Amino acid sequence: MTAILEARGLGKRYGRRQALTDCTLSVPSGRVVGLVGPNGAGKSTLLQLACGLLTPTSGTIEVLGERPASGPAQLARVGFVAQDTPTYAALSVADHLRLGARLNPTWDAHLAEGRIRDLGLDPGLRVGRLSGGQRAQVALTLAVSKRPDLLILDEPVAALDPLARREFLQGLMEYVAEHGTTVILSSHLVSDLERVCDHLVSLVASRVQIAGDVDDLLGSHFRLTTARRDAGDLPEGMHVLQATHTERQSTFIVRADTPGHDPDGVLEPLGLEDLVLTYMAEGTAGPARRPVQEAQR
Ligand SMILES: Nc1ncnc2c1ncn2[C@@H]1O[C@H](COP(=O)(O)OP(=O)(O)OP(=O)(O)O)[C@@H](O)[C@H]1O
Repeated sequence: MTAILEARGLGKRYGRRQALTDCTLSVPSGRVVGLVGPNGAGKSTLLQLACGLLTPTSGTIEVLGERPASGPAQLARVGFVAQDTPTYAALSVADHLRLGARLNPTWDAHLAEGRIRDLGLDPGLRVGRLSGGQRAQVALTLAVSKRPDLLILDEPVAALDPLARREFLQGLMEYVAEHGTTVILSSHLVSDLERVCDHLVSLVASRVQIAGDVDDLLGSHFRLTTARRDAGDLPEGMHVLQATHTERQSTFIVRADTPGHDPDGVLEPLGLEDLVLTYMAEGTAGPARRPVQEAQR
């Protein structure tokens, strides 16, 4: 497995606020990685460290084997769209493409012009006159047209309506399938991520709670419904993440490397959204635990 991003003990502090804590993470290349977590968890901080807009307070981060933004060659290999999809309001769409061509050695003009045409955007229109969703599309066009090896998108679909969101993610998937680019995208919308991501990183309260390939994560997390009993009575190998009880029944969310068998209960697979919410609840309820690195099991 070649890692495209490698963080070791990475931390970032803004004044007295610790935004990212002891983050050790290995993101494999060739994946579409979903970064999830509640507001203020540290997602934007991690993404900005990855593209070199921020420098760590502790630990190290390497992207494509080098320190982020260590030089023009490294910068050319990483595309980044920030959360507010920054563009220049007074410049036209065509001006943005000209700027992209002048600033990026690997600029693909054919790709850029094709995307703008497919989006039905008038190249002569000033970007300040576009809707939030259209501006997001222009920002994405700039990022992909530099043909990066790694594309980092901070909440790219936040400003889009559901249909535009679906089209945006579909377009992104087509681009990834064609060019093999690794993508890391953050979002609060787990259902969107479930459709497009094959690797997941969950940050809660500035710490990595869980990281791994989606298939591995889904293959090792289950919901067990049984007659009422204590968590300690469950079969060996089941690590309880969450337990709820009624008078007669208990429901456990468990992590188990193999599904195992419980003669007195019903074991069902867990959806990605339930899995993410379970870890979020666990992470915000108490002290953070050791992160689960499924991919490195
Ligand atoms: N420039 C800054 N100065 C001081 N504190 C900051 C700064 N940027 C972020 N923070 C704080 O760091 C923490 C992590 O913020 P960050 O923006 O990385 O979270 P996030 O997971 O991206 O949140 P959201 O989902 O709301 O965008 C928060 O507590 C935030 O208040």
